[in-house]
Amino acid sequence: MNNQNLKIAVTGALGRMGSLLIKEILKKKNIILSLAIVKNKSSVLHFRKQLCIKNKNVNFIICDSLKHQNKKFDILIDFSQPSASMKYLEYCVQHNKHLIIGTTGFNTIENETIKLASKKISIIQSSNFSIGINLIFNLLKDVTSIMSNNSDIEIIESHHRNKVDAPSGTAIEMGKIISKIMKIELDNNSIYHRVGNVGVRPNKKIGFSSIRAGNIIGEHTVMFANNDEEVLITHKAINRLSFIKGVIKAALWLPSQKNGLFNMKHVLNIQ
Ligand SMILES: NC(=O)c1ccc[n+]([C@@H]2O[C@H](COP(=O)([O-])OP(=O)(O)OC[C@H]3O[C@@H](n4cnc5c(N)ncnc54)[C@H](O)[C@@H]3O)[C@@H](O)[C@H]2O)c1
Ligand SMILES: O=C(O)C1=N[C@H](C(=O)O)CCC1
Repeated sequence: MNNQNLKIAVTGALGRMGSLLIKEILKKKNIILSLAIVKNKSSVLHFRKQLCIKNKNVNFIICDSLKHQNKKFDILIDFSQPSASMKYLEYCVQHNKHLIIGTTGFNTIENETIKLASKKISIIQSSNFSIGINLIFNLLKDVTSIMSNNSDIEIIESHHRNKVDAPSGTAIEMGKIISKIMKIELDNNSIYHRVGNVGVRPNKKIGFSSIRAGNIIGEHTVMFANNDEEVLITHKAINRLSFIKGVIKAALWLPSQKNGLFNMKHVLNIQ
C-alpha cells in the first residue's frame, strides 16, 4: 500500500490521546483523517463544537459505530478502553484493516485474543509510544542481566488522577522484560501491595508502586538497589506529544508490513 495518503480512523476521539492525535493528523499532508469515533452519538455534537468550529476545513466523519464505514480507512488507531478495543479488533479482522492499539489495561484473555488476531491482520500494540521509553526497554535488559542477581528491583510509576488502570501498561511491560531476563514468571514473582507487617523483602521479586495524582502525564522509574549501590532509570513524559509522535511514526510504518503483532521496537528498528 502507498502510505502517502494514509486514511486513518481514530477511536476515543474525544479523549486526551484521541483528541490530540486528531489535531496532529490534521496538520499532516500525507495522512488523512477519515473517521473520528466517539463512544456515543450524544457526544458527536459536542465533538463538532469542540473541533470543527475552530477548524472549518476538516472533512471527516464523526461516528459512534463503524457500520457502513468499511471503505473509508486503512488504519484504525485505538486509544479508548479495553472492552471497546476488543470490539474494534473484531471489526478490523472482519474487514482486513491495519490496527494500532495504544489502549492499556488488557487482561490475559484479551491479550491472547489480540495475538490471535495478528495472524490475520497487522497490529502494532504498544503500552507507550514515546521514543525514550522504548530505548529504556532495551537498556533494562542489560542492567537486569548484570544487577538482578544481587539487587532488589522496584518499578514506580506516576500518572494523572484520571488514569483508570494500574499498574500502568508501561510498568507491566517493564516487569515482563525484567522477568524474562531473570527467567522467572512475572505473575508469581511480583509484589503489588504492601500494608501492615509484610516482613522482610523477599529476594528475586519485582515490586510495583503506582501513584495517581493531579495532571502527571506519565513517569516511570526502575530501581535496582543492593547493599552497595542503587541504579535508578527514569523516564518522564513532559507532554502527550511524546506519545503522539511515536503513534504517527508507527502509522506510516505499518502498511508495508505483513500480518503479525508488532511493537515500537520494530517500528524504531531497535533490537
Ligand atoms: N500507549 C501509549 O503510549 C498511551 C499513552 C497514553 C494513554 N494510553 C492509554 O490510552 C487509553 C486512553 O487514554 P486517554 O488518557 O486518552 O483516556 P480518556 O479517558 O481521555 O479517553 C478515552 C476515550 O475513549 C472513549 N471511548 C470509550 N469507549 C469507546 C468506544 N466504544 N468507542 C469510541 N470511543 C470510546 C471515551 O469516551 C474517552 O473519550 C488508556 O488505556 C491509556 O492508558 C496509552
Ligand atoms: O495517560 C495514560 O493513561 C498513560 N498510559 C500509558 C500506560 O499505561 O503505560 C502510557 C503513559 C500514559
